[in-house]
Amino acid sequence: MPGPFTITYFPVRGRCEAMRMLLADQGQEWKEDTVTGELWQKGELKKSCVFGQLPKFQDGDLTLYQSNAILRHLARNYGLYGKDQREAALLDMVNDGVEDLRLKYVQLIYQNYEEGKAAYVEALPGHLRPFETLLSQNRAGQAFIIGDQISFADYNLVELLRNHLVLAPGCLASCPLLAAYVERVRARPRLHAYLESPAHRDRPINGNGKQ
Ligand SMILES: N[C@@H](CCC(=O)N[C@@H](CS)C(=O)NCC(=O)O)C(=O)O
Repeated sequence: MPGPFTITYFPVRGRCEAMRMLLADQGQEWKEDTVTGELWQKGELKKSCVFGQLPKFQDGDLTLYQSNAILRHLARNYGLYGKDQREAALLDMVNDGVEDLRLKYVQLIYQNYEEGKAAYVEALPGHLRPFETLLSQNRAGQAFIIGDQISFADYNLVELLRNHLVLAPGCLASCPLLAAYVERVRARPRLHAYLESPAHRDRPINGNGKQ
């Protein structure tokens, strides 16, 4: 029996929103331990973190760092890692692709927003195309990114796509399968309830007010 779960993180969606979406959709509860900038600046918590960064995730007496490791841990616990080794390998590939795009997004948001946004949005269809292609190769785009059941990579991908829809509302115009997929996943009852809740809506996407 996993849990109880605690997410220790800054007061943003950031690198924790995909795991929150996963937990909410799987009907799990978790506690938030919100870290203010002031507390972080004191340095003690940072020193205690394995890589000097958040998020920190507690599952009972297991403490984890690294957001993708946390997603994978939850995936193994809740059967969200594909139906076999082949699907698991493909899900790892997709999730690494999501991470590559997230790093580009984070760099834009925190380092180059004003100067870089136009070029980023222009290049975006090229970065989204691989996901549209992958989706088209699985049940003609009518299911999940890989296989017949939702996976950790779906939560991660949908979360990042939703952020991009805030950044550039038209960004999925040339990716109709991805656009429908985001809506389909978002409409799952427990996930929808979470995404409509103040816990999600009132939490900013990023820590610097840019989105
Ligand atoms: N690879 C790590 C990256 C973690 C990371 O970049 N954490 C940032 C917040 S999203 C952080 O702790 N920044 C404060 C610092 O580095 O002092 C993960 O996926 O968890």
